[in-house]
Amino acid sequence: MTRLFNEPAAFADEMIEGFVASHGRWVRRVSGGVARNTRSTPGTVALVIGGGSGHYPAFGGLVGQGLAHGAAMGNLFASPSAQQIYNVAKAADNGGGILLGYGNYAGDVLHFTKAQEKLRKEGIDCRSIAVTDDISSAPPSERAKRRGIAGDLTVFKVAAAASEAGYTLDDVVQIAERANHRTRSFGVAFTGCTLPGAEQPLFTVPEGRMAVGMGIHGEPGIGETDIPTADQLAELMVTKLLAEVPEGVEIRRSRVVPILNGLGSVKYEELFVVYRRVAQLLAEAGLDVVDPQVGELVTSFDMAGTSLTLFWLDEELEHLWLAPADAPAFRRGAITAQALAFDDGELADVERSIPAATAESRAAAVRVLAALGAAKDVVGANADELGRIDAIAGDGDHGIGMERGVRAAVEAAADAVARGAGAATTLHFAGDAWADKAGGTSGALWGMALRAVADALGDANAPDGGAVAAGVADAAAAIMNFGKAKVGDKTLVDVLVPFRDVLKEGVQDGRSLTDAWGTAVVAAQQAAEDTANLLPLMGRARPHAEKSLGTPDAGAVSMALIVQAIYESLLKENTVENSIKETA
Ligand SMILES: Nc1ncnc2c1ncn2[C@@H]1O[C@H](COP(=O)(O)OP(=O)(O)O)[C@@H](O)[C@H]1O
Ligand SMILES: O=C(COP(=O)(O)O)[C@@H](O)CO
Repeated sequence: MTRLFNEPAAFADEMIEGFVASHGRWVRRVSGGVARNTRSTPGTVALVIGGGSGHYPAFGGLVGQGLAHGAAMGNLFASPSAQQIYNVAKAADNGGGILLGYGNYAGDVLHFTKAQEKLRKEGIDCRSIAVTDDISSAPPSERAKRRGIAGDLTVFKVAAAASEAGYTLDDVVQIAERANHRTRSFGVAFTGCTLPGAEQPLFTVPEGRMAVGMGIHGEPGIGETDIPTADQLAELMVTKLLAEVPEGVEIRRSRVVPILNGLGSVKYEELFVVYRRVAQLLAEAGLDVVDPQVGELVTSFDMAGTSLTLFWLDEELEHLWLAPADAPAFRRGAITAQALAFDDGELADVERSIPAATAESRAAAVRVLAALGAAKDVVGANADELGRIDAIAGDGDHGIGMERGVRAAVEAAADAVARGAGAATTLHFAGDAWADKAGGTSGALWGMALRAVADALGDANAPDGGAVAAGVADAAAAIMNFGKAKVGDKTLVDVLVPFRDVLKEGVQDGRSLTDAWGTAVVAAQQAAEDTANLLPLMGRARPHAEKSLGTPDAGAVSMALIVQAIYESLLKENTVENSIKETA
């Protein structure tokens, strides 16, 4: 159980600060994460990796010569935001194009894709590789849906060595894809991890039992067995991995890198005992073992568990895997040390200007701020419960992520209002801050939603029911277009769509915004409850579909709570307005 922290919400930031303070030879802090503190060859490809914090040495510990050029570091178990990734990529850019590398998690995919779009718009050639090594997270027929776990290391290492060797971006992408294709992992756990400030672990495994097929966020496993001996565990993992050898690979005489990864609180000595049998089994299978790795490489906070990865080499992959590297948590061979980079410090946030707005729109911005404040209060009051629901089939961070996002949104909106912003600008500031500070899937989607509503309101008119309903419809369209979830997939879309429809109907019937919103809230609450009967088809909860039956979707519940809180805020504003009118 994690005991050493100050303010739980500040944990990730303080961790990065201490990491940089202690590893200045390799990394420097940039807004959004870290970049190499050594100069790289101009014109080479920059590999920018990233993901949630809580997985050290992934991702910051893998930045340095021969490895990544930068790492975007999100909050605990939450993907970094698109803005963070963009900032790190800009700091790491060497002029040869950028490859973004990450584990294949919903929030990562959303944010890295957004960052890629933004970099491309600036004319930077940017590509992505989502690592998919975990064989437990989807069947072989759906490899693209698998999540990335300890296999992150093989893919990043190979891509980085290729870039160091001067490969073009096309060639770096190709070799990274080949490394991903030839990497397979399988994990187990004995106890769950406990995030700073949390009372309970994200999941528990009954005494004497082991969860089989674990991810790296305490996602529940796909099965359970009695705790095996070290030898039996080695046999289980090797058998699983040898049953799924990549296409085009012959087992006998193949050269393979085994990675026995500790997930957080398994002792190195225990890992060595397990590895002893892994090595015997691989030899018995006729494999040539190359450069085995045993240790903590991609962790899950303080989870007691381990995973085995097999990386099936070919000549080029072996050469790149064995190339020298010098990063805080991964060093091999002799590297020619490069000069330290110019200390350009942290990228300062540029103060955004406030476009002109009419008095009506500025008055509406004050109401927007009040509504966001109400959302913040309701999320704060329900954060633990949202985390609890999310932990049943997801990673338990929904409450924390929403809290960080909505808090940042309120701060940014208050700043905008104080500087005379209209409704649209206020919502734009809020949406950007939400996505930036929350990260994760919900951060990307809520940021997008607020920006869509902003565009529909504009800074010129006093927004009426029609404009708000149109904004909500645009938000739903943007979320579904980007996240690809449909009604019935057990996500916040199941709440947003009925809410949108009932709101639109009410407004079209000539009812006031508040009135129509109130009726739509009833539909949203019912829809959120009904998600308990659905099986999740998107996001973190998908591999654990049955576990989530009977529990509503966390994102659906938080959305219903927020629209209800906004309704109460609208009612309050109306009361205030009426009493002002009466007094006048
Ligand atoms: N593709 C998607 N489209 C819409 N909503 C999604 C999608 N994937 C996940 N969600 C929503 O996001 C919620 C999880 O948010 P969050 O905890 O921030 O995500 P994570 O930690 O999994 O990145 C889910 O409960 C679900 O409502
Ligand atoms: O920790 C992670 C965040 O996952 P999301 O569900 O995408 O927010 C992940 O970045 C680890 O790779």
